[in-house]
Amino acid sequence: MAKLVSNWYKQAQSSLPEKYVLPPGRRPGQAVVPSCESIPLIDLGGALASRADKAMAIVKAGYEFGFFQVINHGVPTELMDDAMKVCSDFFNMSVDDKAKFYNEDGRTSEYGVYTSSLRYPNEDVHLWRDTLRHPCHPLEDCMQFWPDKPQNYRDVIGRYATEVKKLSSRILDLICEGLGLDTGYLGGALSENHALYIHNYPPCPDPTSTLGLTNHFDPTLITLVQQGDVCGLQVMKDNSWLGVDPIPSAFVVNIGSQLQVISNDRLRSIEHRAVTNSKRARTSIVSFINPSEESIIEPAKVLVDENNPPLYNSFFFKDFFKTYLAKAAESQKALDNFKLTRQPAEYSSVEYV
Ligand SMILES: O=C(O)CCC(=O)C(=O)O
Ligand SMILES: [Fe+2]
Repeated sequence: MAKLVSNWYKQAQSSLPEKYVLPPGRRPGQAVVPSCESIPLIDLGGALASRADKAMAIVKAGYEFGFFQVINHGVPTELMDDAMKVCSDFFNMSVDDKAKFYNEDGRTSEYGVYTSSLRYPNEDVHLWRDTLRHPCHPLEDCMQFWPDKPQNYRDVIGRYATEVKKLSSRILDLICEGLGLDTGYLGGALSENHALYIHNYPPCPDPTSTLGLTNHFDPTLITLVQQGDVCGLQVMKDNSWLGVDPIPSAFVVNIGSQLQVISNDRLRSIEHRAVTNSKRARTSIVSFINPSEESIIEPAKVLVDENNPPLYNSFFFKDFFKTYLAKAAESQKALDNFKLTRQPAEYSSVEYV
């Protein structure tokens, strides 16, 4: 029986089931936090700014924040709306339709819908969300394993994945320019893989006692999030959680840990989480752009010199990912394992989506 929250939440509207109540130290408390006014908003289309200005703005945002939003990015608004609709429709389908795609242990396949987190069967406490995930690369090979319901899912999401991948390449090219890396340095195998994680956070009876997604750093090269028009995404800034107010036609872009390493900390990944709300279901469409498994991740040589010694060892991306999954429940940042000088863990928890 598929244990998806979207299947049964309507029967639990008076109180949060005990299995979803986080221990006091991990509860979000107030679910509504101040908005983060300072998240950079970068206009990729504007003719007003030169290409070099856009590149500098992205690199500055990546350094100071690790998060920014892009508008006029070239992905048609209509396609974004269609993608949001088909993804919400997926979670509104009947229990039987979703069951065909259900994966109780999300780690057993890269395709499928799971609930809470990839570690559901081993969790003490569950999270208030369902996630549909699948690879998008190579598109022609993997599309046949995507959901065939809603009927237009493959068509819409196929076009969406193509456009988002194009946008990610554009942003990565601008990052190369801003950092002084050769054009294409972040292309090819370093950004070859693309996976979609489509999260659904149903209305929740007590958003103060549970989370949709625990605090984490993205293990990716770069992540692009379409967060629709419902609040829920929060970032940790100066020791406080701040809300990332949705701009429905924008993409939120986060620097992932791999880009932090390649840039030798000139770009940083930032801790973030998703809270629930009591009124509206929230769906977010998250594109993880990742290196191929065999890619070697290391600080780019041109960013390293006497004054800027390398901060990380070289490693295979697949080894980072293994560590990331293994460390999921521990209070340590996976990246610390690859640092040349071990530093005390700066952050309280890391958990995989
Ligand atoms: O749902 C969201 O807005 C956040 C998703 C996220 O951080 C992730 O999938 O890594
Ligand atoms: Fe994330």
